[in-house]
Amino acid sequence: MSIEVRHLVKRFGPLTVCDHLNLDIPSGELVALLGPSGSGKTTLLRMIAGLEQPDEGSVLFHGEDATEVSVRERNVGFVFQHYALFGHMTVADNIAFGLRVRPRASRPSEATIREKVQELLHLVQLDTLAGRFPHQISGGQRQRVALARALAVEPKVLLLDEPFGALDAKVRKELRRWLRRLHDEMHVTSVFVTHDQEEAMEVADRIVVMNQGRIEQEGSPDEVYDQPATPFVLKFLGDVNLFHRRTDAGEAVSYVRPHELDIVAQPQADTWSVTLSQTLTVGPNTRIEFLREEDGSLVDVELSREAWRGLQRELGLAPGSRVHLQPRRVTRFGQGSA
Ligand SMILES: Nc1ncnc2c1ncn2[C@@H]1O[C@H](COP(=O)(O)OP(=O)(O)OP(=O)(O)O)[C@@H](O)[C@H]1O
Repeated sequence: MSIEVRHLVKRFGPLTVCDHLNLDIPSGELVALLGPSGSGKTTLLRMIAGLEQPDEGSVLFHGEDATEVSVRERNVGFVFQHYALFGHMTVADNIAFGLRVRPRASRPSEATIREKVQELLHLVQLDTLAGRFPHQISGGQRQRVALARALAVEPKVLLLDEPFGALDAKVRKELRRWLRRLHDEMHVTSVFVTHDQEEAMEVADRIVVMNQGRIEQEGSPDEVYDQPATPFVLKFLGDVNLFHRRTDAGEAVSYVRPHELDIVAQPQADTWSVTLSQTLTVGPNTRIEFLREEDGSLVDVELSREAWRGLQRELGLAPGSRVHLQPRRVTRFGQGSA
């Protein structure tokens, strides 16, 4: 089921939360809405779901206007960050819920429901926990149950709002890989909201970067990372150093990511002279902070821990050492954009 968003506007009082949004989501894709808090991601998701009415514009499902169609009839599945399971029901009963509450005419037989629940339990790898109650399983397992419950009614569209937001980093990582695999098996058109760029890059086929109610850019993870359309996208998708330069036309800004700078001993035409200030090693990477001689600004360089140790020995580097930085890639935008 493809989704099209056309000129969608939503205002809350004086605040325009979604500002003429246009978006095409092809059938079977997994799309991430990525942006900072308050950028309008959840509101857009809720309008796709039918939980919120737009002030202007429309949402089309498979080419048909669904703007006036009720939530129930849109046939969407939801998983939210704190989408509480029914505490008094077992895992299996939670998953079966959506099927059991169907009107008699469209309700499958109890045997079919049980079979379907078994299949879903298997799919989310919780076969052995069918009889447990929500308080007897972990947070990550609960989110998998929530997903199985959403999938039970065979939704045409799956909407996920920060589904792993409340979980710790390790479980989050496991679950996002698992969601990607699940999507590859099911191919349900899915839209998920996240403010975590790593999560979006790892899971999604396509990323929609939102800022202040507008879409800044959409594209594959590689496209938005390698060819950011705006300074906002560049900055939101990872750390970046800014270099300000005065030109005849005003101020020009260049952007270089910390891992795209080489530390060299000899100055060259395109290098900057710097003084080593301090280093910080976290896990496999070392972040080295330099002061630029030209204007005293800070420049971060990131290397693997091994590469840094090697270089440190080779060049005899310590705080106060003078070296030169050579960018492998510099990004510039039009005048005045920062
Ligand atoms: N029902 C509402 N009434 C008034 N303002 C609202 C309502 N819902 C959302 N907003 C405002 O709209 C803006 C966008 O909110 P939204 O939840 O869509 O952003 P978001 O990008 O999903 O952010 P977060 O990641 O923090 O959830 C925020 O400024 C929020 O305060």
